[in-house]
Amino acid sequence: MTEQPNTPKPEDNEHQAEEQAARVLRFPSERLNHEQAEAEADPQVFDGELVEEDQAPQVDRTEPAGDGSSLVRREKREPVLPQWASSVEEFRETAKWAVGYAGHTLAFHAVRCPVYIARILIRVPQGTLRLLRGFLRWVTDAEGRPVRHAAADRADAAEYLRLSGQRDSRVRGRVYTTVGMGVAALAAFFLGRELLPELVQYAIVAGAVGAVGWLGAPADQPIASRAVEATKVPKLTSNAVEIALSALGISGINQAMGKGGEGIGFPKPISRDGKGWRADIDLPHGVTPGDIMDRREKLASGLRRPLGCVWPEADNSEHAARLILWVGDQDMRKAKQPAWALRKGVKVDLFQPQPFGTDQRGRWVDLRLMFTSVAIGAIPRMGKTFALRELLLIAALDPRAELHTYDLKGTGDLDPLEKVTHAHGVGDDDEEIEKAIGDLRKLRDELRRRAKLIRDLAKQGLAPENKVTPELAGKKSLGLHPIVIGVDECQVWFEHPDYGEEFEAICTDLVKRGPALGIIIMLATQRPDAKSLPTGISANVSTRFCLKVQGQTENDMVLGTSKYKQGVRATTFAWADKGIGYLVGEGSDAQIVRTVAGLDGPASEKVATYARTLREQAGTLTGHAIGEAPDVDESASKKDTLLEDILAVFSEAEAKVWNETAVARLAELRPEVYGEWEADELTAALKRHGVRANRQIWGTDEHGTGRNRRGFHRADVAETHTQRDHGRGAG
Ligand SMILES: Nc1ncnc2c1ncn2[C@@H]1O[C@H](COP(=O)(O)OP(=O)(O)OP(=O)(O)O)[C@@H](O)[C@H]1O
Repeated sequence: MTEQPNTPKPEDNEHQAEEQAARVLRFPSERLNHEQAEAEADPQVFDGELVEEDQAPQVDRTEPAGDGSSLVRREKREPVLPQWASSVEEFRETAKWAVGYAGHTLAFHAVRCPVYIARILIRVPQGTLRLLRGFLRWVTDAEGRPVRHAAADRADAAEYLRLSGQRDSRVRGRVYTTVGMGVAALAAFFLGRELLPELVQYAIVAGAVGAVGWLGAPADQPIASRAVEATKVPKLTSNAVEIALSALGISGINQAMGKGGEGIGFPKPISRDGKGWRADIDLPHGVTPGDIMDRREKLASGLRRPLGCVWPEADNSEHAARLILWVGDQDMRKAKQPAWALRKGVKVDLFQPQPFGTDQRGRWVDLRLMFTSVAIGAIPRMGKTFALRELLLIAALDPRAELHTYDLKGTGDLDPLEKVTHAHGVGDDDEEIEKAIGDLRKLRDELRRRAKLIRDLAKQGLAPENKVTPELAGKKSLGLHPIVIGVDECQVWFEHPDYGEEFEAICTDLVKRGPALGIIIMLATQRPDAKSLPTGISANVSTRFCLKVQGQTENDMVLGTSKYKQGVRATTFAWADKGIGYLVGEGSDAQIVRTVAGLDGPASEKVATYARTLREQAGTLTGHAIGEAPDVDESASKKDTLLEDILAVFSEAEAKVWNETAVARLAELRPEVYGEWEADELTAALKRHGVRANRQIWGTDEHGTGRNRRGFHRADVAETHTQRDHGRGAG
């Protein structure tokens, strides 16, 4: 019979007393159940902070749950085939290298054949002498002579007689062997002369002469010269890694390496990985990969390797102390990059991943431009413009893509794209800025048109994911082709005294909503801070490429929040690491990538020329590429004069204004600008200028009834206007 849990029992009191005297420890599972029961019975409210899903600690959902066992099997299966054998590209590269190597060696020696023959002939007498001398030493048992002499010197008669007897019988045997072999050789000679073809006979004689000549060559002067001087890369050993890590001056490592310390762990043997060595390292407790990455230069010094060969990385798939150290055979910045598949011009599909750069191992890293928005950041002269131009060239090779290119530095870096681009801006003078804002306003309208169209298409079942598909992009009538906007030195836009806020608002909208609607915006800046890359943009951009930056803030601004802490540090790049940066793609881990080397102005011109041919064939050349001037007047008429207009339509006597009244008067003043405005649009526009337009304002409506409605203070508008004018004057 089972006991009733609630029935009081005589021994309960005793039991309670025991519990008070000694703490009862529950097993973990029991404790958990107990705590759960308590929690369910007494729900509590916890103070906490709401975090975005991707900021919250990630739970590994792949672990089996609820199987009643606290043991979770953790295993990682290594790939059956090594990387080089499973990658067609790498296999092709290796095969190409092997064929090239063999061809070079063959040609090198073929050219030098006459020299080799002469060397052999000169060395034949010396070789013959060496052969005879060796043969005589063998027949006469010369190697035993020192031992026999020693026995004689010691006057050890018995030993001497034994050794002499042994020598006589050995010499006798060797003389017989020699005679036998001589007879056999003579017989073979005469037989060979009779039976073997002449060519074979010559080959045998040549071989024999060659062998004798080779024998006559001094050890330091071989017959053949070396075709390839291989510079041997030292093997990476655990000892070398330990020495290098100890030299970093990190106390945790020094303690671990000291007497009685835990040491450094190598969970896997150091092995070849691509064109280099890979060491997986368990750092001592409390030391993180970030600590090592910060001292990359010292690490390279400790390993006695060039800086461009040494690439420490955090392994986030393991624990926080796991470091992957990849040491390349060659400096990444000097290593020959495999050919870029698009260099000679190929038609591409932006919906498919395209080669963007190579990793440390020399493998191509692909990037899909569709459904993304891109931020590129770096200090000056590190290859930011090259990276942006490369992405724009890739886009140009898809004849459907409409390009909008803005080189706000004004040095003409994006000019090679002029022959294909729809809108092109160079520099930051007023005319260019007005042209650009006009273009962006049109793009904002296009964004809205597309959003509505996609909603309608989704209702008809033609856009199942509520975004542009390759089929929809291909239908000219829908006008849903990819639009790619590239802006170099985008901070010029966002810091503009008149249009800065509007540029920011439109670009933020394009970054957030553009990708799904086939509009890709790519922004590059050399000063990644909150002003030059506004947070609304930096937080929402989905592809990030960060070349060398100076500090954690810039690093995280481009690569995303907490990336520095996670060990993704573009600060570790050296000044000479041009074109090398961290790439964080959509849903993929950060990886080090070097953009296409040598894609300078003339090389870009060639790609753009091919892209133009593709567009001519497809009939998609528009705008700037065919000499159409943008509608400057129209954009200029849309110059943001909101503050001035409000001040014009309200006198100082009207201190507090309802938004509705303001919209109506503005529409009267400039119907072409404010004709369609709603009160909400005015609130947002004033907010962009820093004026609060959601105050509760008491007033009288059209029926003479007093009521509260949303509005603003005219004085706020006047103050902002004055401040802006002062700012412009100072600027
Ligand atoms: N992948 C690469 N490999 C080698 N060198 C590169 C690579 N990419 C760019 N470079 C070199 O880096 C230098 C600077 O490039 P780029 O003009 O793009 O820098 P930037 O960051 O845009 O400079 P700025 O801030 O002055 O505009 C160039 O001289 C270029 O040759």
